Amino acid sequence: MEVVVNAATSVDGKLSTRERRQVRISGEADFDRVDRLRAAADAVLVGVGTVLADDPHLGVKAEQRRVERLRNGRPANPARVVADSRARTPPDATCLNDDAETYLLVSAAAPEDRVERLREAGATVIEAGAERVDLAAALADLEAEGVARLLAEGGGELIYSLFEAGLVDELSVFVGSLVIGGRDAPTLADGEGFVEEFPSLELAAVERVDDGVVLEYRVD
Ligand SMILES: NC(=O)c1ccc[n+]([C@@H]2O[C@H](COP(=O)([O-])OP(=O)(O)OC[C@H]3O[C@@H](n4cnc5c(N)ncnc54)[C@H](OP(=O)(O)O)[C@@H]3O)[C@@H](O)[C@H]2O)c1
Ligand SMILES: Nc1nc(=O)c(N)c(NC[C@H](O)[C@H](O)[C@H](O)COP(=O)(O)O)[nH]1
Repeated sequence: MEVVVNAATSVDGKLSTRERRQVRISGEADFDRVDRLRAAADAVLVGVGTVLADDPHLGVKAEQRRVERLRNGRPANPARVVADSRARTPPDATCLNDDAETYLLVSAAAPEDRVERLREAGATVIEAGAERVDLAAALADLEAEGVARLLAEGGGELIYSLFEAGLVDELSVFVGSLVIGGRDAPTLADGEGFVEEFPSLELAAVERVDDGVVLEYRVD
């Protein structure tokens, strides 16, 4: 499986405010670039923190791209995937609507009644890990379901864990021309943080987009 991470940060590396309120960092051209990334993916992954904060749809916005996917025998929208150890996703979350398939990655600690409610809401549940979702095992199950290209759109806790597990192949970051600040604001990669061995990246491209810049990396 090819795992591509994409996110937008402020110049000071923040994904959103300290209140975790969604900030429109990307401009029109960058959101269009994200839409292309989604159209090229089999599935789009976020953490439950992003679902609770943003209630995202995670579908392909451009109709032409959905038509193109259908013409190629693929579903109009990539599947949505939520990493949600304890099944905290609200049953009426937008990412559970009928526009695309939705996988819920849970751990063995998820309360059965919540899992059942989300199954009834249409989610396909994958259990991996005891307390927290074991991403490597869950992604292997997703690959067995036919997901060959996965786009991960955050947030910071999830992105850190994907790097920590050595699962990331590509990273693209839109750096917008604003400062969000805040020691408690989420950043591109939160979690425990690396102390000695840092994931090494190869800078593949730099492009000015909207009023910011897109940095593209291959992960060694
Ligand atoms: N600017 C951007 O591009 C962008 C993109 C995405 C999000 N955001 C912003 O980022 C914020 C959300 O980020 P976040 O870091 O709080 O949340 P997140 O990364 O979306 O979700 C984190 C949660 O995912 C669950 N999870 C399950 N398995 C995990 C694993 N193996 N590793 C890590 N997490 C796992 C954990 O909850 P459980 O333990 O309960 O499962 C964890 O608390 C929001 O404010 C949103 O607006 C911005
Ligand atoms: N590329 C990007 N630029 C931003 O300025 C921003 N705030 C996000 N945030 C990512 C987060 O995952 C959002 O929740 C989804 O971008 C919402 O996705 P929908 O439009 O509902 O499909 N992503």
